[in-house]
Amino acid sequence: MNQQDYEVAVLKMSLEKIDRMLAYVQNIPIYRGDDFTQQVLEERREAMRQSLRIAKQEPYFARLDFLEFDRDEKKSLYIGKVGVHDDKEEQPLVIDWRAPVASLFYSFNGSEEDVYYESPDGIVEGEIQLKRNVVIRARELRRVVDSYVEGQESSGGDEFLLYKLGEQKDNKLKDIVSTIQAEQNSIIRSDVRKPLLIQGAAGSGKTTVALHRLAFLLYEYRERLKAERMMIFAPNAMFLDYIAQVLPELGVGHIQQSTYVDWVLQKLGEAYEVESTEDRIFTRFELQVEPEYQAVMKEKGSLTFRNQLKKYVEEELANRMPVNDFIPWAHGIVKKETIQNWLTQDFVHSPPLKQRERLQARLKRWVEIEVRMFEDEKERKEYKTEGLKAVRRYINSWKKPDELKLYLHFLQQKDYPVSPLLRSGKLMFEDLAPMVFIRQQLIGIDKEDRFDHLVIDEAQDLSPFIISLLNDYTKKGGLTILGDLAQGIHGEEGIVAWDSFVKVLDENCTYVQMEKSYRSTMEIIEYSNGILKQIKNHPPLAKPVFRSGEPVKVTTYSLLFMLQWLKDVKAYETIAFLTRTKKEAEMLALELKEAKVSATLVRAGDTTYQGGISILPIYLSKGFEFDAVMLTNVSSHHYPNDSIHKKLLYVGCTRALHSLSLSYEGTLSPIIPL
Ligand SMILES: Nc1ncnc2c1ncn2[C@@H]1O[C@H](COP(=O)(O)OP(=O)(O)OP(=O)(O)O)[C@@H](O)[C@H]1O
Repeated sequence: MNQQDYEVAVLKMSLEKIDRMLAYVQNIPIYRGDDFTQQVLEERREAMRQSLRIAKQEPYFARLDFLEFDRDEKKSLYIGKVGVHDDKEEQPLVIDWRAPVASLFYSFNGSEEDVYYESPDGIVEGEIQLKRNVVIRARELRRVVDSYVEGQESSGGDEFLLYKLGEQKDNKLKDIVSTIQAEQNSIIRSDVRKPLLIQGAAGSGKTTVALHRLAFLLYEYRERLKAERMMIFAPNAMFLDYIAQVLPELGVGHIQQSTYVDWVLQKLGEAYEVESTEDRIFTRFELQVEPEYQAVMKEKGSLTFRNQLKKYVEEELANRMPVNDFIPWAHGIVKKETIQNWLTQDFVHSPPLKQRERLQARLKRWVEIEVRMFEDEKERKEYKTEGLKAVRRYINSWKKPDELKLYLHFLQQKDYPVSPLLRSGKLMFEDLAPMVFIRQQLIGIDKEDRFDHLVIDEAQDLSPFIISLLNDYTKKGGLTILGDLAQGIHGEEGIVAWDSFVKVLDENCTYVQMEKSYRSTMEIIEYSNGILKQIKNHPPLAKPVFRSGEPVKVTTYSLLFMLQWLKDVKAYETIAFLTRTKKEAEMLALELKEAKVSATLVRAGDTTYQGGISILPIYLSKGFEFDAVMLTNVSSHHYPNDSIHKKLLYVGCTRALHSLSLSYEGTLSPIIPL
């Protein structure tokens, strides 16, 4: 029997078993009662139903033949998105890709003679005899690709990866379980106790790897980590929509996905308004922020600003503490020294607003005990009423701090500009971290408010202050931070080097660089590197995998030419025109509409990404990818010779998977490589 026929037979048998198991669990009536043991069993059955439904379509994607030395026994292990275990058999039918043994599939490159993996029972040593990718679609075997067969010349393992990378993309990011690369595998599985900081070239798989890491952590540490307490922060709602499918595809649900701004708003409550994403983006990329205010924004994001604010709030709160004796009636007294003792010793671990509540409760209790000395009931009651009034007066003399007032006062003291909008509670992006920080100083952080694990994507656009704030809201070590300094287009708020984040996290954080880029063809990556090289102290250049495509084209602009280009790339699923400004995007959308081309104009603040033909300003394209990209109007007027425009162009060029063209009117920008 040849290998293809053999795998068809294995698939048939596996599907029969999976169908049988699914039919069995589906036939058990769902338990809705309140018996705890039954509820736990029902939860397990539901998880099994969900896994089997995933497995029923594409049970596995890989086979690994492993000879375990101690047992001298060869096993053919089939690896899938979810594990399937038939209780009647000793060996799992399908091994979950996150299981320790599956790690061998990703890390083995064909050159090691002996390999090992860490099982819960210790190190297991052995040798790999076969590493095979198996493509199954809708229960049918489509392809078998061997990347290693013992005794045969190694193919290098790239054939299957290249086949996957050559595919077209629709409007959603996909999982990569069948082709995770060794460097990505070690990031996904890296130590859960240490924060992880990733500098990754454009298209290196940062976002994808971070999502796979979450799925891995939930599998490996299911006793410790809860999906509901894990969070992904991405820059905007449309990007969240774009990545939303990956975790469900991996069989993982309930992980929260949000933007940093929405999280802040939820923390601060409805009293505040935040500048809209549209306004913020428009001001930054089209109106240009005044250099003096850019400096203010940068300072507001610094750790120095955070430390000054901390000191200020602590001093303010200390100044507001009550300094008088508590005297509810003649000869009834709690001395100020006693109150100070309570505050500085008994309540020392409570945040100020809690201290205030605790002091109020303790004084009330004191009154209730003291009035027992009055034997006459009427008199007792009267003293009690008087005493409680006095408690209220005393506590009210300790002015309840208001976070906005504190912030405004601090800014004034330090000579920072304070706009009328800010006075009225409308916050700019750079004011969000300080406001949540003050709130945190006042009320502390509840246990339930802390994330078990937090992924922060596009972190190069966030400030050290924001990272330190988010670190406070995450359990120790639970941060995965990823970004690319080459794509740091929010210069006024973001960072130019990762050291400030390392300082926040802890010297022990794991820092990794991902240089290999998987998204684009060699031609596109080399072209984009030509732009990146022009930036002083640029981060490492992206290294392409060996996937060749068409050359990058630079031509003069005309509508006719655009329409011809659309015809040339019409076989692709996702096509994008990236303009420099919003206005140009709007005009092009009109022109294409008149030419009867159906395209979507993408705006800041959109919540879904449609795919097909999109028109959007270049600064909104970050994080996305398209089969074919046309950068319009790359003239010297739009892209002058400075670092922010080089970064914008770099972002734009690296969005293309297979085809990249640039067009211009007038004089070509000097930063465009020819
Ligand atoms: N191991 C892999 N196998 C197949 N495809 C991969 C692999 N790694 C990454 N990719 C693909 O490369 C593309 C880029 O991935 P992703 O968007 O996660 O990269 P990124 O580093 O976040 O990119 P950017 O910073 O440029 O937005 C995606 O299409 C992803 O599916």
